[in-house]
Amino acid sequence: MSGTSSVLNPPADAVAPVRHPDAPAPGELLGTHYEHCFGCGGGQEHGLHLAARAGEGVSVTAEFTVRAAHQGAPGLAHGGILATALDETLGSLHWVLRTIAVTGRLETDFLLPVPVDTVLYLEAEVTAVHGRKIYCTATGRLGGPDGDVAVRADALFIEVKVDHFIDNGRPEEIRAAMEDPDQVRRARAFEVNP
Ligand SMILES: CCCCCCCC/C=C\CCCCCCCC(=O)SCCNC(=O)CCNC(=O)[C@H](O)C(C)(C)COP(=O)(O)OP(=O)(O)OC[C@H]1O[C@@H](n2cnc3c(N)ncnc32)[C@H](O)[C@@H]1OP(=O)(O)O
Repeated sequence: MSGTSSVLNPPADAVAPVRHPDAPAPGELLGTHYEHCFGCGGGQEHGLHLAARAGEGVSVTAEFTVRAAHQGAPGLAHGGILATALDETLGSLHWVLRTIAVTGRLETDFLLPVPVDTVLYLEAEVTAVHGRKIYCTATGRLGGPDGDVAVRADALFIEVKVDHFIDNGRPEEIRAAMEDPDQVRRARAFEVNP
């Protein structure tokens, strides 16, 4: 079964996404946006440890190895974990747009079971932008970047400012993040968008 809800179709006056001039070069490893992120941080023992790279245009690629801690059924990845891998890959697009955005809607198709120890080859791209709304799509493939599609998603991300996190995050983590000059510099850099 497939098909997306109408809110994920860009309106007629949406524009094509623009790769930011300071975006990392295609192939460059993007690193984590936050050490304790479940998707990409090194500080989460059972996290996905997803490693994303800038792609051509407004796209990224990523790899995620399914581990025993990520099971739903015996020996198989949990669907929510696979949705998280797609969400994280889509979230990494902000490095190429140089815009901070959060997931508003994420619609996922699960097409093939994904066993433990599998490497999921992910790719995401922005398809259109309309004001603060960023329309994007992602796939996760088995066996290699050109392998069979196991999971796919269409999503709508919404642009936010750093204050979104400062105003809503638990104070102790926000305090710690604000005491880390690298974290503050990295987050603020994305707010300046020529
Ligand atoms: C020093 C401090 C350091 C901080 C460091 C931070 C660094 C961070 C860097 C990078 C972070 C990247 C993280 C990636 C992680 C992976 C991605 C995730 O999992 S993100 C988490 C899950 N998502 C949420 O938690 C969103 C929760 N939702 C909200 O907060 C709000 O609903 C929000 C911001 C999404 C929208 O709220 P509004 O009040 O700002 O704006 P409104 O007016 O409601 O929406 C704007 C437009 O978007 C549409 N819209 C919004 N939500 C929609 C939805 N669910 N479906 C369809 N349309 C939606 C609306 O209809 C509106 O459209 P029209 O402009 O009128 O055409």
